[in-house]
Amino acid sequence: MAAPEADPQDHRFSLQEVLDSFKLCLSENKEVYLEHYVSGWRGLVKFLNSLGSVFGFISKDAVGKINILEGYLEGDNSSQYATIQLMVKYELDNQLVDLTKRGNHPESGCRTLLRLHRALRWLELFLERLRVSGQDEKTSVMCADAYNQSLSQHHPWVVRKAAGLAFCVLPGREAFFQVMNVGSAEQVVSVLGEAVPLISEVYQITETLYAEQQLLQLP
Ligand SMILES: CCCCCCCCCCCCC/C=C/[C@@H](O)[C@H](COP(=O)(O)O)NC(=O)CCCCCCCCCCCCCCC
Repeated sequence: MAAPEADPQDHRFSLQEVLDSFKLCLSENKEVYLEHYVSGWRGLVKFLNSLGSVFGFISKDAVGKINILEGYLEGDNSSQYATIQLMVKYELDNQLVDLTKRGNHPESGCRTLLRLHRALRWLELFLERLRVSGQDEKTSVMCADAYNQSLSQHHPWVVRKAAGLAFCVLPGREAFFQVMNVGSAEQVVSVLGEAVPLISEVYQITETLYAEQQLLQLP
């Protein structure tokens, strides 16, 4: 009997899949599971990849960071990386984080996650803008506005410039909604209505934890 063919949809982004990962992120006592956080990001990168090679430099950076965190999740101390809370405690207790300048631990879980965490704020702002947007609004403008209000302040000029150029070639709102792969525009808006508060909660919990531990400026 012939082997069943691989489902071509497997490689397609689905906003629902990302939503499911972020749903699984929070434990009962509001700890953030690293495994699901990372798989949420993997899903988002799929989306980015489906937009074309112009976004390759962004995708490459995100994948590099995802791989670092996955390395910890699969490494010898994986139980210390089950949640972001455990990771922060473990790395700080064992002096595994460069706190003021880059040194022996340039790829600590804490600094790596901080980069994705800052990008999550961009995502929250962008998805909310998309959710309330009208038919004729430009994704490039929504994306740039969200970026300028958040992530851009952590980037040097050259990265801001490259990001700005990439935003210009984003597909229009309708095509963008189609790539999200959840159905009609109404369905997209409804899934976004569920996704944004979840992403926002995960962001806030991480932000509070990092602020308490004074980790928000890790080099
Ligand atoms: C849909 C359009 C996607 C636009 C993405 C907007 C974010 C723009 C980020 C530009 C980052 C450029 C690459 C370089 C970054 C690094 O310099 C910088 C600092 O790292 P370092 O301290 O190790 O040096 N890295 C970062 O800030 C991390 C950036 C991670 C960006 C991940 C973006 C994933 C986007 C996923 C899009 C999903 C859209 C969802 C719609 C349903």
